[in-house]
Amino acid sequence: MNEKKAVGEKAADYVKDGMVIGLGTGSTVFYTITKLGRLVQQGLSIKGIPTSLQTEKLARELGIPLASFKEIDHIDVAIDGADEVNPDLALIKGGGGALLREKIIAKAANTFLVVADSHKLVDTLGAFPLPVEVVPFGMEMTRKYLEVLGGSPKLRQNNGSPYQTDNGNYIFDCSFQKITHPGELERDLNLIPGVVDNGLFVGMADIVITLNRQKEIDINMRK
Ligand SMILES: O=C(CO)[C@H](O)[C@H](O)COP(=O)(O)O
Repeated sequence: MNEKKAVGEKAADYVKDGMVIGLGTGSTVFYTITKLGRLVQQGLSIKGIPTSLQTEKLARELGIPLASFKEIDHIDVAIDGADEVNPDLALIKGGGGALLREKIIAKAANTFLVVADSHKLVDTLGAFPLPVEVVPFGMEMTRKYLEVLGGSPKLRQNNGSPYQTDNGNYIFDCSFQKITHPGELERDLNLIPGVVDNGLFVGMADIVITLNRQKEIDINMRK
């Protein structure tokens, strides 16, 4: 069974005519976006606001009309993937490098819906190295402050050069092992001057669509 396809396509049920939809980034939400493309061809009227240049390209290829923040004042539903999800629906995101735009769009959405295959469910966040987006200037100092907070930062690479985000920044993938207080860490990281944002999304996900042990769709709502 293709878990990513199952949960990704299920998310399209939450999309109704006339909505503004935040379009996430990654291989799970790819299936949501592809299904929305098919529904648009059949007459569904939506506007998408993409979280990355990669998603923008995909949405254009599928004929999904796009909007920017200049034209809209709210997002009805943002749909996105995650790298880890804990029982409180706190997330690690940013494996695909799009965490900043993803967080801006998730925050602006009335409903933030996450699609995650069952391998993403964890008791405690942190086995997946936490992506932290930093400005290139002074990144050597920023790295030291990340270490002070207990992280082991590795500068993400792309063909031998630092990986650049869509915003022209770099990413430190920070191993923290176990993140027991994700809300505190999210805030502390963002107090470091060179940090633009980090991949902890705490108290943001309203709904997580995943699969249970029987491989049936499981809808988890934030309490
Ligand atoms: O945060 C992300 C991109 O920045 C993705 O949503 C996350 O990495 C999950 O990706 P996938 O669905 O491919 O496993």
